[in-house]
Amino acid sequence: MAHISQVYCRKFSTSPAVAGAIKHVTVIGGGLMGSGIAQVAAATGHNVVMVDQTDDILSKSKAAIQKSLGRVAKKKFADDGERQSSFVADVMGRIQLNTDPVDAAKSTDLVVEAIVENLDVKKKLFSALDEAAPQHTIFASNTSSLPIRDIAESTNRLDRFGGLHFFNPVPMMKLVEVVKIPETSNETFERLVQLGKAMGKTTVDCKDTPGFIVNRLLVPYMMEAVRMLERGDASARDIDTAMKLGAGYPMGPFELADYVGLDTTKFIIDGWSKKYPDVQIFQESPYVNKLVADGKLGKKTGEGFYKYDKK
Ligand SMILES: C[C@H](O)CC(=O)SCCNC(=O)CCNC(=O)[C@H](O)C(C)(C)COP(=O)(O)OP(=O)(O)OC[C@H]1O[C@@H](n2cnc3c(N)ncnc32)[C@H](O)[C@@H]1OP(=O)(O)O
Ligand SMILES: NC(=O)c1ccc[n+]([C@@H]2O[C@H](COP(=O)([O-])OP(=O)(O)OC[C@H]3O[C@@H](n4cnc5c(N)ncnc54)[C@H](O)[C@@H]3O)[C@@H](O)[C@H]2O)c1
Repeated sequence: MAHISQVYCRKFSTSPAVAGAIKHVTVIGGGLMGSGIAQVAAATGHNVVMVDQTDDILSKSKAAIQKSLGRVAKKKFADDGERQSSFVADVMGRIQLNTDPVDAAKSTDLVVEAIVENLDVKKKLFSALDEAAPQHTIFASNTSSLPIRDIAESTNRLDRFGGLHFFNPVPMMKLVEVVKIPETSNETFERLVQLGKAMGKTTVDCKDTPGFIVNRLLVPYMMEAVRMLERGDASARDIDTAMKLGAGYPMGPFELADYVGLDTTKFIIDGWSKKYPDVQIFQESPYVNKLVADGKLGKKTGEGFYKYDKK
């Protein structure tokens, strides 16, 4: 095993002379993931601009960040309300909001895109940003399942393009997958790895393969659970209980699918089933399709496989 990882690391070996660290981060998309990425980047000392389509969405994203920071602060400064408040205020002070992605990209070291899982929408966004962003700016996508190379081809900066795949909830999950396409320069890759580490995460090197490492294993597992339910083999509740108590997972597959968002889960599986029609574990599910058609997208809409209190 040691030998394999040495070979793999050598292949991705990075130049010792890496340009300055990323200090300013622009996050496009203020949903589940974008707000988490913005929060953690700001909490680790980066100046952040968070972009979404409307002021209304951004104010909801800001409230979500504030709430999550409150939970972090409670743990960090257990009995010290004053320090909790000043921590939250300090981090919030490093996050600016903008509804214009092109304007935001004009002055930044890194753009991390976390918008809807749709190739054409992502390409359209990056193509517009490419015109406006400075030469040195690195572009990264947080896509769950789309090939980074397909997104990057909308720009003229393939050497400064990579994947930065965070996990939900970003403040709690310790991993970032850093994805290299053939054209990504060693310097870009190293700067992305350094940013992941500066954000307090463990990074793993990934090739631009479907689902990278985690989702290639996790998404088929969730879809197999849905198929088990569709066959009537067991209830969602029992499958979740079984995987938590029998396999030690923090959430069962249905809780997790609701947590990720059934729209995002469907986008992932639709893309893969179209691209790989012969791979059985990538096939879509009538049950998930129906929930999404009914607007039951999981925890974020108050209902998916389960019902949630709307807070
Ligand atoms: C599809 C994509 O491309 C890829 C993905 O992202 S796949 C999804 C990956 N994510 C997972 O697998 C998540 C699995 N679930 C978990 O790890 C855990 O259930 C969880 C960390 C989300 C929540 O933990 P859990 O014990 O169930 O709930 P809860 O008691 O509410 O929270 C535990 C701690 O996390 C903290 N926490 C949870 N969510 C938080 C958030 N959004 N912000 C800040 N803190 C948070 C809480 O404060 C709490 O801390 P404490 O116990 O010290 O007080
Ligand atoms: N949900 C997860 O668990 C998870 C985990 C890792 C990666 N991802 C990936 O991250 C990305 C975002 O997922 P999410 O769960 O945060 O979705 P989400 O639906 O919670 O948020 C997406 C946000 O992007 C905004 N948006 C859409 N188009 C935009 C545009 N052109 N310009 C600016 N903002 C725009 C939407 O208004 C929305 O607020 C997707 O590519 C998804 O596959 C999701």
